[in-house]
Amino acid sequence: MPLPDLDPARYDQQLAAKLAAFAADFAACELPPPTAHASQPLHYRLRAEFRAWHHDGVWDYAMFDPENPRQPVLMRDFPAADAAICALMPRLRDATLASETLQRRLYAVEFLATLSGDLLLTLIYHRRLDADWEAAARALAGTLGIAIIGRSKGQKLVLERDWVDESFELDGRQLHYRQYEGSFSQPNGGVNRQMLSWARTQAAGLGGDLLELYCGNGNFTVALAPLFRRVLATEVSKTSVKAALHNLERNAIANTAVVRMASEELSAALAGRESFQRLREIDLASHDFSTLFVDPPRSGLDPATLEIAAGFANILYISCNPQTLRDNVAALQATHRIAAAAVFDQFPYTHHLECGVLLQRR
Ligand SMILES: C[S@@+](CC[C@H](N)C(=O)[O-])C[C@H]1O[C@@H](n2cnc3c(N)ncnc32)[C@H](O)[C@@H]1O
Repeated sequence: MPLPDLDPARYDQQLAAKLAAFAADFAACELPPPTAHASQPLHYRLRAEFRAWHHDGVWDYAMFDPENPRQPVLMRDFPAADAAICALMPRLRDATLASETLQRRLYAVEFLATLSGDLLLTLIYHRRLDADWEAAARALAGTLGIAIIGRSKGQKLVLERDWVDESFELDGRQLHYRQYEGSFSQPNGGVNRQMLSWARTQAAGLGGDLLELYCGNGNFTVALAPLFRRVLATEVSKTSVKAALHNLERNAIANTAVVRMASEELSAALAGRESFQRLREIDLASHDFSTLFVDPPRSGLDPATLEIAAGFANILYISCNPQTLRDNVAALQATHRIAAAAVFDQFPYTHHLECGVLLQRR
């Protein structure tokens, strides 16, 4: 992703341009007017990753522009990041510069924050981490009041925990999510809340049973489950499944099962082409799946998943890639029309756009 050229004065203009491009992309798809969901113009990213660029006896935070990947862009702050990350950046730099142990061969720094104020720092090194490093890092964690993980090749030292806890209000409920370091979580917390709320509005009144693919840590599952009789959610990443199971319990969701499966596998099981041990406790035939919720990676839906999607009355589709969304919508055009659409500005000042559609059987 290109480095964002942050300029709050042109925030509205860049969003309007993306909306226009989105409408043009979907011109052939009978698109209802999309609702637009803006980001905060600054401090919108809950995740930030930097290279530690060593020069002249110090190091600075660095990023690389894909168009000029050999040239580090050095920065002392990064106003796209959550305010707590911005406040921590100089304190962390000063503290590591004051400690030879913490500074030596530091390669990269990753921050993971939450809207509710939790913060996790991962320090990545090009050297083996020893007892001296651990002692220095523990002291640093105490001084900064945050959780720290140390990584180097084949090594992961978790000083206290490798997760953050998120919590926010949504439509009158307080939702709680554990997010693990290294696994997917939505980067723009404010926009994520808007996506959850939009998805709930679309799903209200659909009833029946929900099948969710690509459920990640249960971000949408927890928000949507109370609107359905039963939910089956699947996800391929082991850590995300662990997080999803924790999050269902934490939010007292009792009508949902999570199974670790690739979407291709679940599609084969639903089509009756294959059976899987991992589904042994799920009676697929007893479900009345009328709604499919998908939030796939950039590549969109694979052919097997598209095939089973055609059999659902409602398909609620969140996408981080309008091009693959458009291709998938075109493939479903004979059976489904777009009943609602939305764009979510997860990635301000870049050409990336998150979007959502509700497809309903014609
Ligand atoms: C865009 S993320 C969405 C996660 C979740 N819905 C959220 O809001 O946080 C896509 C998720 O799909 C998972 N994934 C990628 N390929 C998959 C596949 N073939 N089958 C199932 N899940 C997959 C990833 O591990 C990731 O958690």
